[in-house]
Amino acid sequence: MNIYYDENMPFAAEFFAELGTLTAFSGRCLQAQDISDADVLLVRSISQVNQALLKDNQRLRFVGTATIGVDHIDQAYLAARNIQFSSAPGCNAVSVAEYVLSALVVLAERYLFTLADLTVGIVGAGNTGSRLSEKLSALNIKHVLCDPILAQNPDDQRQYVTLEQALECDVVSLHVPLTRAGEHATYHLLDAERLAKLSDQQILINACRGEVIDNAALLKLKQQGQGVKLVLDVWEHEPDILMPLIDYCEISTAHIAGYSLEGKARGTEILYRALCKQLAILPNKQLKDFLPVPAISSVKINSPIDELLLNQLVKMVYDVRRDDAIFRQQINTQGFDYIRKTYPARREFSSLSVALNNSLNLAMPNQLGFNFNIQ
Ligand SMILES: NC(=O)C1=CN([C@@H]2O[C@H](COP(=O)(O)OP(=O)(O)OC[C@H]3O[C@@H](n4cnc5c(N)ncnc54)[C@H](O)[C@@H]3O)[C@@H](O)[C@H]2O)C=CC1
Ligand SMILES: O=C(O)C(=O)[C@H](O)COP(=O)(O)O
Repeated sequence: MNIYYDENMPFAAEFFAELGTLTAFSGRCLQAQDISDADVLLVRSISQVNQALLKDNQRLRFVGTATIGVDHIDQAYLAARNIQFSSAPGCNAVSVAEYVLSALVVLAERYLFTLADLTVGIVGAGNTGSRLSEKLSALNIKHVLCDPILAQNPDDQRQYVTLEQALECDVVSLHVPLTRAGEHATYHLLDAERLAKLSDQQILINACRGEVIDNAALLKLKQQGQGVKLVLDVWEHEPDILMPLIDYCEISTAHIAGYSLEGKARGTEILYRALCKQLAILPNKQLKDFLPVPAISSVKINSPIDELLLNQLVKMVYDVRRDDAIFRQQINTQGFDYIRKTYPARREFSSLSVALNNSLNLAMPNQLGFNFNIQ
C-alpha cells in the first residue's frame, strides 16, 4: 500500500511505516502526477484536495487531513469517488486556545489592564471556542458565546448571544470554520461595516481562517485611523498575504496558533486510527509513546496563585511574542511557509506539572490546562 504524507506531519513515519510504503511530499506544491500511485493520501491545510489533484489516480482509497479545518477538501468529490475521508476534529483546539490566552496575557502587560476586568466574545463555540471558554473560566474572565448553529441545538444548555452582541465585547475572538455558502456562511463575516464599528478599546483576534475577515477592508480602515488592537494568526490568501496589514497588528503570526507539538501530532494520531479502522486492523501505537520529555516539566509555586503568577506560567510555556518577532523578522526574507515549516517545538500547558503549597492555595484553576498538584 502506498501512503503519501505531508512532510510537516510529526511522527508520520512512527505511526504509518508498518502499514505501507511511505513517501513524504511538500504540501503547497503537491501536484496530480506526484500521487498517481497513492492508495492513501495524508495532507495538511495547504494542499487543495479536489478533482484537479486526484484526476491521475484511480486507486486512492483514503484521504486524511491532519487538521481541524476542512475548507481545502472537496468532500463531495471524494464521496462521489467512494474515497473514505477523515479530518482530525479538535486535534489542535487546546493549542489555539493557548495561543489566544498568551496573546491576551501579553496585551494585558503591554497596556496595563487586568484580564479579569475584560469580557471576551467567542465567535464559534465548537472545539477551539470551547477550549478557550474553559481556560477563561479558570481565570475568572467573563465571556460570552456566539454560535447561531449550536444555539439551535436543544441538547446544548449554554447561553448564546448574537454576533452583534459579541462584537461589543472588549475582546472578540474568532473560532468559526471557513464556509462560503448557507445561512451562516463565514466568508467575510467581519466585513467593512462590522469592522468599522470596532473601537480602539477593543481587541480583535483571528486564529481561525483569514477569509473570515475582509483583510482589504481592514487595512483600509486601519489606514484611516481605525484603532482596534489586532492579533492576526491567519490571513486572506496565505501565503501571499496583505503585507501592509502586519504593521497595524499588535501580534502577527504565520498561521501557527494550532502548532503545538501535541496539537500537530494529535492530528497524525487521529488519522492513524481512522486508517486502521478503514483497514479493519487494531491500532497498536499511541502518541504518548512518541512525545519527547518537555524542556521544562515541573515548577514549584511558593506563594498564593494570583493573576500575575498565572500569567507568568502561561508565558513560561508559550510566549506568543517569540512567534510575532520571528514573523516580522522573516516574512520578507524567508516567506510565510518557511516560518511554518521551521516552527520550533512548542508544548501545551499540560506538559508542565505545577506543584502548589496547599496551605496557601484553596482552589486550583485546573481548567487552565496545567498539571496542578498539591505538595
Ligand atoms: N490558526 C490555526 O492554527 C487553526 C485554525 N483552525 C480553524 O478554526 C476553525 C474552528 O475550529 P473548531 O472550533 O475546532 O471547529 P468546530 O467545528 O469544532 O467549531 C466551529 C463552530 O463554529 C460554529 N459556526 C459556524 N458558523 C458560524 C457563524 N456564522 N457564526 C458563529 N459560529 C459559527 C459552528 O456551529 C461550530 O460550533 C477551523 O474550522 C479551522 O478553520 C483550527 C485549528 C488551528
Ligand atoms: O487544524 C487546522 O485547521 C489548522 O489551521 C492547522 O493548524 C493548519 O496547519 P497546516 O495544516 O497548514 O500545517
